[in-house]
Amino acid sequence: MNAILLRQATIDDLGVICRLRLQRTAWLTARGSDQWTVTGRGLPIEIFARAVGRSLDAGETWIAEMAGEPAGTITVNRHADPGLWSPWELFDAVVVHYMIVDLRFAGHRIGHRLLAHAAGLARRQERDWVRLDAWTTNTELHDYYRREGFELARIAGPVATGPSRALFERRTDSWDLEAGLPEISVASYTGGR
Ligand SMILES: CC(=O)SCCNC(=O)CCNC(=O)[C@H](O)C(C)(C)COP(=O)(O)OP(=O)(O)OC[C@H]1O[C@@H](n2cnc3c(N)ncnc32)[C@H](O)[C@@H]1OP(=O)(O)O
Repeated sequence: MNAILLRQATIDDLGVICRLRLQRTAWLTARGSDQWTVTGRGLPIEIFARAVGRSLDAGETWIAEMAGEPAGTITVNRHADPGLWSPWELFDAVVVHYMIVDLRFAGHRIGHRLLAHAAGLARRQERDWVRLDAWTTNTELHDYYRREGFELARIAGPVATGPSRALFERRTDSWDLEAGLPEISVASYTGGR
């Protein structure tokens, strides 16, 4: 298997990340899912770009490279939309957002590596959980996270009304990070900003 290099993303990566979002939205639409579509109440690309731009400024976004090319991205921070996780659930967790793998690199388990990276960040920040919200109606995506060892905590509501309310979580100590990390070369890490 080709090595996967993880590096912190910079503002120069914003174009690539938006391209990945558009590519996967088209892929989802072709599969009959409304995930990330504007009709499904997904973020319009301009709003998405603004949100990712803020995460880039905060040092929260990462790029996975394979064969010298950007192959995927993940954002890991401590925030979630209001009404999803409780304050105490956020207090002991890192939260995964905007995980996307370029279709050209699908099937190499880059998502698996990105999630292990999130767990590594959680461990460094002494947080016991990796949490995320997934598109409520996309049960195939839920199955993906279950295969990655996550459990459905609940479908958030009624305060949360957005389209991404399926709350998944996995304990940080459930990752075998020592075994998983050698395949990841972390180019830079500046701490949990
Ligand atoms: C907290 C969040 O970020 S939620 C958003 C997660 N991202 C997405 O939904 C975008 C679309 N999906 C992707 O970009 C990627 O599939 C990732 C990042 C989820 C995983 O990437 P990889 O590790 O390369 O796995 P890969 O792409 O091979 O997908 C694994 C399987 O899950 C399925 N899958 C992944 N995401 C989805 C989805 N959103 N909807 C339906 N099926 C999905 C794939 O079709 C594939 O199924 P298969 O094994 O039958 O071919």
